Amino acid sequence: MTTTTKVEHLRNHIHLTNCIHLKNHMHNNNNNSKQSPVLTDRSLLMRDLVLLQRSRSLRDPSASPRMKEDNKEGKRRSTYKNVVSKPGLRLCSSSPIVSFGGGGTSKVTPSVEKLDGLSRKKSYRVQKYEEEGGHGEQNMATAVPRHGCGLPFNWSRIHHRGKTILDIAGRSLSCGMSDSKGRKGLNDTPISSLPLLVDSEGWQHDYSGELGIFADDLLNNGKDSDFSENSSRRNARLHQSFTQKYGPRTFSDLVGQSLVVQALSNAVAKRRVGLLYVFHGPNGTGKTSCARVFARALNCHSMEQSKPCGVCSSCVSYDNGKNRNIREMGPVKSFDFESLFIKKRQKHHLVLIFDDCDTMSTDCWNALSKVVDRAPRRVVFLLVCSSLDVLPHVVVSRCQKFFFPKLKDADIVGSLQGVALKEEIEIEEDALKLVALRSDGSLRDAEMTLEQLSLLGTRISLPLVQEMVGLISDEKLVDLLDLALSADTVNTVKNLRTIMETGVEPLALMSQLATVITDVLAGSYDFTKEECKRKFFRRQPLSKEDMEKLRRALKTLSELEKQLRVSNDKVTWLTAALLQLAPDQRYLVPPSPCNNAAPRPSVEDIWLAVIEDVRVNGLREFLYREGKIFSISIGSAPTVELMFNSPVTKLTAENFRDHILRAFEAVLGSPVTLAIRIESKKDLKNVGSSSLRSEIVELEDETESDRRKDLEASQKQSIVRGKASLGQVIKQAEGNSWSKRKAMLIADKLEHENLRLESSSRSLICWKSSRSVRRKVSRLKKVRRRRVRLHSLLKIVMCGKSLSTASPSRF
Ligand SMILES: Nc1ncnc2c1ncn2[C@@H]1O[C@H](COP(=O)(O)OP(=O)(O)OP(=O)(O)O)[C@@H](O)[C@H]1O
Ligand SMILES: [Zn+2]
Repeated sequence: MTTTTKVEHLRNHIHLTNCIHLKNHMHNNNNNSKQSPVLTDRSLLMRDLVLLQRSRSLRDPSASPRMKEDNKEGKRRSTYKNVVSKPGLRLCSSSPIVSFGGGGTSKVTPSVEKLDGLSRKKSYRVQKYEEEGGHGEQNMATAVPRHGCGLPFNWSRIHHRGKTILDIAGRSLSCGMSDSKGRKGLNDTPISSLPLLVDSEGWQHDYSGELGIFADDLLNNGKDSDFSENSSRRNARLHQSFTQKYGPRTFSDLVGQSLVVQALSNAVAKRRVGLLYVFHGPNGTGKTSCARVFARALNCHSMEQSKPCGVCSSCVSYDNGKNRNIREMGPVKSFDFESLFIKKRQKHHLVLIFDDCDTMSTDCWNALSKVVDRAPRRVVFLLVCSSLDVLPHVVVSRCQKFFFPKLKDADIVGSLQGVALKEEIEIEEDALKLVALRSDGSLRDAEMTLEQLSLLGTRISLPLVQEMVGLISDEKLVDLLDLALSADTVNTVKNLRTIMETGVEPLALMSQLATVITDVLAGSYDFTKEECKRKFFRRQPLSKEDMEKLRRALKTLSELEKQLRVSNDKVTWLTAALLQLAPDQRYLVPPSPCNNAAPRPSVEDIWLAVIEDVRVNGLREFLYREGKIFSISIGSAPTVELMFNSPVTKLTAENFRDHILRAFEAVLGSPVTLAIRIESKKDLKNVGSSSLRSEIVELEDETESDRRKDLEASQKQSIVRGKASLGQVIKQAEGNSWSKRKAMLIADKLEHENLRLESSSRSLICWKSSRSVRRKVSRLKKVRRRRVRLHSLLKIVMCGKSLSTASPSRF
């Protein structure tokens, strides 16, 4: 949809909702007189102004007021600042309300403001739900609704706290008159000025409500307005949203609230009617609808049919908006409860429905609590709210409390199927399930989504719904997975980027990917419908290895989830995780020189290379003559011990430490820790011959070594002092294919000779220890002798093999 068409669409929509309101307004305002042309012009002008504002907000959603973070139902408070110039006039009731989010942010309601003199000025106000005590009224210049109709221009891309617009839209996507909350935004009017039991003609005709009844009634009159001139407008006004059309009219229409229905219909049938009822629970679960049905049932005259019958004079008058015994109020600031006592003898029940009663003022609650004990017999208060927590205990404790739980998905799907059938919408069951799932137990939300979808055509598929609610279609998900699992790095990244550009949340995408993998693993994913352009998923059924890969992919994604939740750079994490699902051979790093498979230079080679690398001529010679490597550990942080035979030579070496260090680092290719020491007599004694003096100890990488540091460090330090030709022993073992017994004997011998493979290490450490060290070792070994023996042998043989082939000259 282009911006222009969107605006056009919007124009029509706003127009019709405003018409309803204006119509109501005029009706109310017009008990005695016809609408003045001035007012009409003004209203048209105002409508255009609103249109302008809204179209601006369409172009720039950021122009909208910030959405309120706290969406908790129980905390919802509102301040309604509609000014009504005349008692009995509640013009805002059928307002074209546009709110965003369940917590409500802004509402646009036309109101009538009292101006100096006789003239009235119609203005549109944005009412903002705010925390208690706050006055959320803004004018249009600062607060613009996000969308004036069911379809925001970028509806598939708007997200709020991880939810798509549809998650939070629900009733807010209603087109003004369909929104039950609309009528709730107007009752700031001090109702005390409204004589309740006095015959006030227009008082109850002022809202359309979810059922749209009063609006319709007014439209049917069609006498009083220049709006009726335009037939297309009138038709548009006659439009009813799904929630209006299919809102429950009888108890049996109420979905998924069987306990409540049973209790209330029994109360009616047995005439055991209480004074105070409170209906509480999440939004869109039928509380207000149920209150209306109950109210109608209480006054229904039918003797044969179940109540409410819908045909008796009371039911009909209610449907026409003329039943004065049922009154519905939004959040009121004050209420003249005393007026209830004017007429003490009532033939019928006077039912007062206080919708959103959790937003009623303290004064109002005080007044109510004063009258509850002495209210006339046939007065019934129906309080409707989301949460009981915020209601005064003194009142709540006197109420019959009915909880309306979230509706089950199956109930929602069933209900939507009925609506789709009546509306001749062809919609896939999976699509309905998704709508239900996304509605979070609110049938209103679900109906609104369905209505929105119906605007896109009469055939609705799952991908369409997925796109609309800001999810990625399964096909696209499988394509992405296919690329990732077939190690196509470039296309995985490209594809992911394209998906992210549609505004999808990385977390949502990740959980969708996980769901698809689970479906595939469970065999419930249907590949038959899709094209066979894939690599990984081409072969069906998948092989065991492929299933294993998928299992690993699921694990990787589930591990990623924690990271995604806390990270600011979610897209990068998601990309990284996808690329981990299968390594791309093109980007695999060749094995490092420290790898066991690669031949390792001897200590002498390293020392010669270092000397070669030294840039100072004299130093080169000095090192060659005086110095030697005592030990080198090669790992992620190599350490070199250089040994000199006198304090003077040691001091000279110290003076050139930087040069030597740089040479080592150049040769070993990493930062080196260099120790320079003097050769002690002990060293000379421990070392058998000068050619066997030095050795290389290959250390584990840092993380492993950290873990075992405490256990092994002391051993390594004390044990590694010389070297023995393990390679030779191994070679021999390999050459003569020993029996198991012989192998055991040799293992024993190896141990005896202190030739040993450290089983817990990747490295091969050979040593010839001093007597004291040997004693320490044998004490250690006592503990684990039997285990070590066999293990050592096997390791030695294994390692010996690799040694003998890879680098026989290493030791
Ligand atoms: N249990 C239900 N059975 C049938 N329709 C329902 C039910 N719940 C919601 N709906 C649909 O949603 C519309 C709005 O429901 P209603 O206003 O009664 O909900 P609510 O619980 O009062 O919500 P809120 O607390 O937001 O006012 C109804 O007109 C109807 O179309
Ligand atoms: Zn009836």
